[in-house]
Amino acid sequence: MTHTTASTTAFAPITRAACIGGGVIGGGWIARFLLAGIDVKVFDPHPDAQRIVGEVLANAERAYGLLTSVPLPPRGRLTFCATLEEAVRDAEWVQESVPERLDLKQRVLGEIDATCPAQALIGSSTSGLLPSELQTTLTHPERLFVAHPYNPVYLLPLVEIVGGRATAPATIARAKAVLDAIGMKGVVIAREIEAFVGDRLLEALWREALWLIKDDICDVETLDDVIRYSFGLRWAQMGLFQTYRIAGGEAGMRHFLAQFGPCLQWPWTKLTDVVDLDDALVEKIGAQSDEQAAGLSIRELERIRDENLVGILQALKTGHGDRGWGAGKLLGDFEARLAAQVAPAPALDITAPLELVETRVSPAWVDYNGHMTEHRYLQVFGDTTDALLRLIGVDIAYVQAGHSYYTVETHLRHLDEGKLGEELRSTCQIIAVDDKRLHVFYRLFAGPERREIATAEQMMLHVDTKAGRASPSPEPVMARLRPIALAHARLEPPAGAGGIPARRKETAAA
Ligand SMILES: NC(=O)C1=CN([C@@H]2O[C@H](COP(=O)(O)OP(=O)(O)OC[C@H]3O[C@@H](n4cnc5c(N)ncnc54)[C@H](O)[C@@H]3O)[C@@H](O)[C@H]2O)C=CC1
Ligand SMILES: C[N+](C)(C)CC(=O)CC(=O)[O-]
Repeated sequence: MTHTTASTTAFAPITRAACIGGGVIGGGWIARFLLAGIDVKVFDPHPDAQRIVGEVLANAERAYGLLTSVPLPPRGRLTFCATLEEAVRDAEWVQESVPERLDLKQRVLGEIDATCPAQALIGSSTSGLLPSELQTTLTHPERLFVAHPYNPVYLLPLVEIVGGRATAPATIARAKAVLDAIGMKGVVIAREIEAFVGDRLLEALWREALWLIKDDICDVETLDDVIRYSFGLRWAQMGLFQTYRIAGGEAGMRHFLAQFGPCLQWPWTKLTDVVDLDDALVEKIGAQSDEQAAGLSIRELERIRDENLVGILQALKTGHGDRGWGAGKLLGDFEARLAAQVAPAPALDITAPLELVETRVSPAWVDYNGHMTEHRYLQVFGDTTDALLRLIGVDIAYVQAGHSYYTVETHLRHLDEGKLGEELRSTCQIIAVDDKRLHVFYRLFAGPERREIATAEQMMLHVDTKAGRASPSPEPVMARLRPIALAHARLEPPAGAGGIPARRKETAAA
């Protein structure tokens, strides 16, 4: 999560949400909305509700800090309310996340419907109750729908949108638009059915898993290993059908169905037999699960889960030749929209080294030594180069037109460690420039105390990319570079520079 000198403008089609219930899922929704810049009012009678929501929010902020360096909109305002009515009074979206009991949800949804604005959308987080049954206590059932998220709501983008008999099509369309705008993937389920799509799949797997434990085929850790070392990895990026298409070999899905279709008739599954969750089985699973957790608290496990999810999302963002894939493409598209909403940064102070990049040490950047691994330093300096080039007009259009700068030499010094999650800032001082060469000195600072952790001195050449050789920079680029180079010529030469000796006389401003 980056807060640069630039500021963002509001981008979500709503600005006010209410969350009724602030437990595991309500807390996740609260974080998702707040971090998208939406004000949230919360009603939850639990005496510890504020603490619990605060802890979920802290985890969410930490995760976003690792997830993206694109500036987020200013965080929404969080208000805890003493009554449901107070929370929903001016909401544009009310999200109900109270415990999974039909009578309770019907009562709470009836109260929401009676007190929220006429235009407000009402989403229920239910994992499996039919929206038509949730609508029975509402005067305006047309604005109620199921918005079934996945835990943690602030990182996993999917929301199953399910309408009931009385839900208006416009409600579904508005709900989807709001979710899309806040970086979530609203998937509309064509017809209501108990447990929708995701939980029908999960329940089938869960049912088999419980049998396998009860029958002592394996313990909970073995079962989890079977998932996370195999198809769990596949599912995150291709789901079920596309994965099996590949498993059918060159003949694809039809061959897969011919080969493995019949095994559904074999004793490969318990089908719909439901295991009796008696005390003995509950205790057996509970004890194995305690052992598996090896003393890690739920919050610690949440943080480990979040870091892993961030890593997966980031990997998927660079998938398919950097075009992004699945949930990673969704993240990339969301970041692009956020970046486009960033108000222009105030004019840069060119009398000092340019402040060009703000980011954080992501989990994927940390190596076996527990700190930022060496090539990630160069990555940040590479991003600094990109920022400098954009500043002088060498942007994508410029590159597509056949010219660019290529780095021909780098002298990198690692001075200190970058720790997981630490904020990083890089600066750029132009040492010299002529019509073909750009000689720069970058410094990388970590943490609020701005510890200098690395420097990089680089020589870049302006090139004609089609001809594949150095070529003079055109005047518009030089016109942007010259004033910066002149201003920087008045600065002290950076300590640590000189790793790249000038091969011929460079001028501060050609
Ligand atoms: N936990 C999960 O993995 C998922 C849960 N869901 C759904 O989300 C809903 C909530 O589940 P969790 O967050 O897991 O439960 P939870 O037990 O963690 O939280 C429920 C919260 O509702 C509050 N609450 C109870 N009565 C209330 C009332 N009358 N008004 C306002 N707040 C009230 C409780 O104090 C509690 O904080 C359920 O419908 C569940 O099926 C959906 C997706 C995943
Ligand atoms: C266990 N559960 C049915 C509440 C799970 C869900 O509804 C979705 C999820 O996050 O797995």
